[in-house]
Amino acid sequence: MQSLHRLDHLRSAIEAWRAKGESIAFVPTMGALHEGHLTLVRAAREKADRVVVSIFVNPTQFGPNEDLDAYPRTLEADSRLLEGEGVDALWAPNAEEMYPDGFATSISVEGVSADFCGASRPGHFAGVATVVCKLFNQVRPDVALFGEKDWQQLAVIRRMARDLDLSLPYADAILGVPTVREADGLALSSRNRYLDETARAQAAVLPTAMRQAIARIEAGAPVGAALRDLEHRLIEGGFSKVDYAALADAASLDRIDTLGSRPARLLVAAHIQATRLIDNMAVGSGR
Ligand SMILES: Nc1ncnc2c1ncn2[C@@H]1O[C@H](COP(=O)(O)OP(=O)(O)OP(=O)(O)O)[C@@H](O)[C@H]1O
Ligand SMILES: CC(C)(CO)[C@@H](O)C(=O)[O-]
Ligand code: BAL
Repeated sequence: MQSLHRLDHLRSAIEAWRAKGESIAFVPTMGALHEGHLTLVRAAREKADRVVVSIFVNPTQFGPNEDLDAYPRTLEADSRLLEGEGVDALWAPNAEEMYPDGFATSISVEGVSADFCGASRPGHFAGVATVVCKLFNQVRPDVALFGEKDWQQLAVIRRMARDLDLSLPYADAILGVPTVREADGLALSSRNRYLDETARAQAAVLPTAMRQAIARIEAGAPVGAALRDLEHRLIEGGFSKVDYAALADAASLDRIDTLGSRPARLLVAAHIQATRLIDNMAVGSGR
């Protein structure tokens, strides 16, 4: 595996592959890799001749009071894991390479960015869209893979790629990979490392309560009541604050209060100790 830290080196590697007619699959990450990331990498392997994984803890997607400094940085261990998965290149730029002096551009995706994490983390999705657009331009992949765990992020990136005619050649070039979970249902996340033993055990109430709310909604219970009960269960179970617990159209991310024929998604973000966890699951015909 090539470990690349400079854009000119990345470009040379990519040009050499392209000269041989090889295709490229790309998995953007912020590192602190776990099985969720490795599942994306394995899916990428199936999609193209070469796999590039980026690790970059992107400062512009963190708010002023968020965990940018605390975010786990484990480049050596990550690098070994990627090597073991047969990744061709690790692209690990530094902040100066990504945001040189005078950097002044930001991509704002309206609509799908507005609610949910966009509302509770102002500026977050502009940071994500801008860095992902840069990464796409740097790597120029044929396909890129993202986790469904970050459902809204996936919708934002698909919207941006369509709106800006980003040059990924296939219509389904931005692939979503189903969420990988622990045995108790908790979605794998780099931020799970922040949880102490008590909070880690309590955190399993999130997927459990979500599944119960979904069962009630699918059985015809009023959506508002099911969502209120879900919030109560989280607070009783050890969560300190619920940013949102909502039913939404799976594609537009508009909130809905009844199940229709279109795929729907239950989306939740909640805080336990100092850690903010997110999750989402399909509801009704979206399953
Ligand atoms: N449990 C998971 N299952 C599938 N994909 C995942 C999972 N966790 C993360 N991913 C995906 O991996 C990619 C990189 O995510 P990132 O590096 O932010 O990891 P993370 O675990 O989501 O971290 P965080 O704790 O910041 O949410 C994203 O596309 C994300 O959706
Ligand atoms: C897509 C991403 C790598 C952009 O920094 C990040 O938001 C993530 O890891 O999900
Ligand atoms: N996986 C999403 C990245 C973030 O929370 O900033």
